[in-house]
Amino acid sequence: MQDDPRTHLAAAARDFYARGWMLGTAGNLSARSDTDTFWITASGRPKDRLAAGDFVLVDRQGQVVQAPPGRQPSAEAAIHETIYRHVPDARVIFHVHSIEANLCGHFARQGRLRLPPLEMLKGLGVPDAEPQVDLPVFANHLNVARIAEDMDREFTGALPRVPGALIHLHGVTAWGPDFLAARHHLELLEYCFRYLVQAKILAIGV
Ligand SMILES: CSC[C@@H](O)[C@@H](O)C(=O)COP(=O)(O)O
Ligand SMILES: [Zn+2]
Repeated sequence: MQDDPRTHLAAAARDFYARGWMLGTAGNLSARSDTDTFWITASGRPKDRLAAGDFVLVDRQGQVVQAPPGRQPSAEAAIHETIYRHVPDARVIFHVHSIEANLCGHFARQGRLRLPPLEMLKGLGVPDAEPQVDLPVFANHLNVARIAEDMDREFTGALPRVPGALIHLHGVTAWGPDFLAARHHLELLEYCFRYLVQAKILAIGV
């Protein structure tokens, strides 16, 4: 799989699994193959041992273009397709289920999570001295298509200030123009989540 996006996606999945972000088949990763298609992890596959046969090629309408026998695209492919459609420079999307992302779901208000005004936000493209950045938080509908519809409606109005979004009590999705940028964005969002959780613990003094 030399320089095949699937190689990089499988390596990213092993990395995120090792961090505890993709346990029990949780999460899904994708990368554009060309303007009209993207590779995405097949549904239900263990993320610490992905191989070429664990990826499905889908088009912008979510139709399967190429799939190994017995493999279906991620159940959350519509979310990836929505992001690719709204964010032209997004070429890689990572969706993981970290504990911190889910704890931060409890801190969300009116569909927004206020990120801490940290220096780290510069890495998310926010140069302000005192940044006031809200991450969109989407309801975790049982029907994933509804999550994608909510995201489509939100992004039609305005894209998030930073390249990411939270699905309430589910997980976080981050994206970027390439694998390294998408990983940086995910790491920086997860850093902010860890900060928020630890700040809450300090505040309540447990
Ligand atoms: C461990 S169940 C997690 C799934 O329900 C879903 O949220 C997820 O992230 C993975 O779904 P998948 O269809 O395997 O891509
Ligand atoms: Zn998920």
